[in-house]
Amino acid sequence: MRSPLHHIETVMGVVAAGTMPVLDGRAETLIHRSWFRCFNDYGLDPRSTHRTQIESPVSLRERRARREPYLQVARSGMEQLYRHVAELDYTLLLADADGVTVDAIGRPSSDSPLAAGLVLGANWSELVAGTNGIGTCLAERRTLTCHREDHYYTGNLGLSCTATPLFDPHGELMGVLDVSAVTSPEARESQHLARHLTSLYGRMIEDASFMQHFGDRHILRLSQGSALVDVHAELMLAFDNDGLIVGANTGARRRLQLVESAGLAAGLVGNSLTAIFRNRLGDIWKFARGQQGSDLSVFDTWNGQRYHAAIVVPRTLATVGTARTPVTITQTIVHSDGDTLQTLAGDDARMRQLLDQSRRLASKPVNLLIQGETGTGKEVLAKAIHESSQRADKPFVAVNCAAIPESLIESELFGYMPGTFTGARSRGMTGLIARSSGGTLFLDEIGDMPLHLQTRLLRVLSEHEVLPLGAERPLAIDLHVIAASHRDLRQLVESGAFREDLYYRLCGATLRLSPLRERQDKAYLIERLLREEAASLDVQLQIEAEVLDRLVCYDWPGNIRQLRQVLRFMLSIADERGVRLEHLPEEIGVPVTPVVAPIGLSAPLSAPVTAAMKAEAILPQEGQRLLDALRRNRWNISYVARDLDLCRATIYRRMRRYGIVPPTHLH
Ligand SMILES: Nc1ncnc2c1ncn2[C@@H]1O[C@H](COP(=O)(O)OP(=O)(O)OP(=O)(O)O)[C@@H](O)[C@H]1O
Repeated sequence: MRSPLHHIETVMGVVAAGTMPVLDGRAETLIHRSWFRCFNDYGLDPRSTHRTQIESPVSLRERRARREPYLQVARSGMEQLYRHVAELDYTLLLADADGVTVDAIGRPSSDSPLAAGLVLGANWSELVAGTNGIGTCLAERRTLTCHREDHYYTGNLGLSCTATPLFDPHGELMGVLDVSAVTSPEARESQHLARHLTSLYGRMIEDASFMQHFGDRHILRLSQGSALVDVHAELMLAFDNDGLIVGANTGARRRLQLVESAGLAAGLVGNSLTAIFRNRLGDIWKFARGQQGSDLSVFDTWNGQRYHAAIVVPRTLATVGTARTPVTITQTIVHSDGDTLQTLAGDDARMRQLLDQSRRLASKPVNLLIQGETGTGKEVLAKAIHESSQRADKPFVAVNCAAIPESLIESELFGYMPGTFTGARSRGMTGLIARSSGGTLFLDEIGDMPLHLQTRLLRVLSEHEVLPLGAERPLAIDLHVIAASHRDLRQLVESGAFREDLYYRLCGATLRLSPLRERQDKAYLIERLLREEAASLDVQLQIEAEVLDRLVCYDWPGNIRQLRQVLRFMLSIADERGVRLEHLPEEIGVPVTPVVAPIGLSAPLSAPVTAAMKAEAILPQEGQRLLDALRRNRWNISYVARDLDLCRATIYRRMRRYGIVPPTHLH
């Protein structure tokens, strides 16, 4: 293999002869590849002097503000790493995805001119600085050492830089952790330890940021060595109440590949844990609730690789009880303090009447239909009714009919016998209808159920038995249905999109939830949600009276879901002086004044948020557009991404931002 030095000589020779031909041939190492890029694509002349480009303080401040939570996590990791390398005269740099350094620790003791670039705000992208640790690591997306003569510009030849890429909790490249020295031994091997430590701390920073980001989710931690799984999990998967994967750390993305099968989303996110592991979801939940001993092994579906597992429960749950306390998932969503139904409304005559009616109907053998705009709390009400009923100790099974792909809805609802399908689903499955037996089946967005399944559902409702796919004999079931839709089911019946006989079966009584703008108890709801959100974010903040007035006067097109998001947002960005008008998102009526923090390594790391971020963070029309697209595409994230011309990670990020949750199937 040719050495990079050889490559430099080749290029320099050609350049010295006064020609600039296109370098050809296959790049043999990543350093060669970088040289090709710098020479051919960017037209950089390695003989010219590289002058360090430093960002202006304003632009650097904005860069840092955009990455504030991540900077805090990275800073702790860097401080720990620095303790290992301080005596070796290394400087630690943290660069963002553009290659600009946004944090730095240590300064070379020598006053070599090389030290000029190892500072805050320096631009180390390949385009600006040629082949170097940070820029080349960003381009290659892997850990590397750019040792002395590997550097493109002669002015940087003495540097030795080891860099590792940092991916955000959605798998997008967010920056680079770099360890640089201005003096180092000739031999590249001298950087082995630096490389190992940089990579180790890079993963620790990513994982800490992952845990922080998905703190309100269950996180499955996996390791091939059981003793280490609690302290060092190589793989982490965040999952929601339906067992759907919502996040995967770098280790999991690298190690877990998916079995190709119809109905599985590409990549880990969006798939069920049961698509990845042979274990039953119920066993994983039992383990999470401490009902299944202290050890769990999971086995991947393709070659049976065994992993030791630990589960971290969501922060909100952890405050209710420990992982070993049996807490049902339902309890995480409906905040019950006695009578759950009672807490859903304050002093609003229509809502109080609706809740009284709900309480009276709760244990009666009538199916209920809940109508209301999106985000008005249809699912919350359905759960509260279930909890107030005599069926409370039996399962509450929620199915979002708009969310399950049409090809899967039949098998999900009715179940199937072993051998009906090949592959991961060969073991058979009890359908959601049968699982709800004795409890409540909540059919959300019932208006989106395909007609042929409406017919099957009607049969189940009239005969009280269900026939799984491939089964010869039906199973008897004790079925109670609460259905919901934001669309007017009567109109769907009139247009022929919904079966009239099913409509009458379902609506033993119709409960109509008021939109938030029409409710007289907004102040009560705001106060209740504020308390819940403050507890879940672990903050105690005062809120200005004028802010409350604005919240009460706003008309909330996204209803209670939007209210919750706005409150969470304001509590997240407010400082210790409390929530003030400037923390309100733009559409609630106040022009946003950018809140910026002073820059510098010792600058306070709390809450600097730019106007652009605020405007982007809360935008109900955008949220509504997204929700419409999700429904239109039956919650297939890949289709939605194509529909809206966005990447899948952005869809997931926006779903989280607007509190849009994928379908609930079963807990
Ligand atoms: N009465 C309430 N008290 C507190 N939070 C509520 C209440 N009603 C709804 N929420 C919150 O609003 C959000 C949306 O609730 P939910 O999913 O029940 O609405 P939905 O009407 O079923 O929405 P969609 O039509 O989009 O499915 C959730 O975050 C929920 O916690």
